[in-house]
Amino acid sequence: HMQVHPEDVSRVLNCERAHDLMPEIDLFYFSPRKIEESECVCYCVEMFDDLGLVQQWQLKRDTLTRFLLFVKKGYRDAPYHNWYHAFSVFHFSYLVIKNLRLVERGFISSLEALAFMVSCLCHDLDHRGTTNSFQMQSGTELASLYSSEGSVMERHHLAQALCILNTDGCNIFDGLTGEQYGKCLDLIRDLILATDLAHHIRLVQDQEKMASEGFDMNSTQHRQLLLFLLMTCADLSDQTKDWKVSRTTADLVYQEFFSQGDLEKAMGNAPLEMMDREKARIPDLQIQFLSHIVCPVFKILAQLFPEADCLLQSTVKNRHCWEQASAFFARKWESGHSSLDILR
Ligand SMILES: Cc1nc2ccc(C(=O)NCC(C)C)cc2n2c(-c3cc(OC(C)(C)C)ccc3Cl)nnc12
Ligand SMILES: [Mg+2]
Ligand SMILES: [Zn+2]
Repeated sequence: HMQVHPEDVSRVLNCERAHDLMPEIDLFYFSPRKIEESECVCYCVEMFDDLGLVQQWQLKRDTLTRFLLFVKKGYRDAPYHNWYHAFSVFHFSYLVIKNLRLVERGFISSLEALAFMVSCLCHDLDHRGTTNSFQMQSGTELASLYSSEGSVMERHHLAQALCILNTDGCNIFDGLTGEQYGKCLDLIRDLILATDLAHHIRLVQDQEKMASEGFDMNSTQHRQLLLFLLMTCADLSDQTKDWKVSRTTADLVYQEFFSQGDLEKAMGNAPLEMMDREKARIPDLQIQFLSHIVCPVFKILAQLFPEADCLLQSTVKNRHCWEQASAFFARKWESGHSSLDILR
């Protein structure tokens, strides 16, 4: 099974650089993909500490470091669904908690903030770069384990997270009371299962209704819908950065989709058009994805938190860039060029 060596732990415990460089990483437009892979875990510890969660929940630094190293090792080398995706989703949870002052203003509790950040880190653990429907259609072992409940991959990510928490010296929650521990694990379960696209699509209308009615601090339903919205925003946060990040991320996502499409063709199944490298028109697909999924989600966030309007504006700007790329691409396509190289 996965191994984490003591010298890995001590190297993280002694890294001062992350602490000194903290000031610039709390800006919404900062892309965590710029951080050196060897320094990511140090930054994770610093982010928990910067939000007062190490103090509040008596998180032991060596336990937290060992947990983080196991989580990092728990991600595969998929083009998109790898450690850097998890780290960037986690960094966004830090950004919204800090910049929207979610705990001080009473939108979420400190325990919910802790569960939200840990869920972001663990939400895609051991992802294979293929979708839930691929698991079902090709009858993978994960499908045989979880297909009766649905959200096959998300149930696996949750199982992997719980497995790491139960590994010797990795239970970061051993300073919580029994009741807090139970509440925290229930939150992590709900939040990781909420990252299933199908789950999000079922909830988004209620989230839009909540934003237009106005957030009710005393409504359990509003508080839960907000946490699910924050998870989806975090999962999509690459689209709130500059065009280079947004386009590079799309490239990585389509590398996964096209590999899955190749597999499906080899198995005699016809892939979705967006997974077929012969048919997919990436700019048009991205305009649809941003229009139907990404911009609506950040519009809701901006309605609830006007300070988050800059995030919505970035997603709208990136969609505009795809519209320009699409027009340029179509002209090139007419004249016979079919590869994406023209966008580089
Ligand atoms: C750049 C980018 N393009 C994408 C293009 C298409 C799709 C896709 O699944 N289309 C299926 C139709 C039915 C909508 C996802 C894309 N995508 C995601 C993503 C988001 C996910 O789910 C949440 C976070 C809940 C929305 C789950 C998985 C993934 Cl890969 N992340 N970045 C991207
Ligand atoms: Mg996922
Ligand atoms: Zn994800």
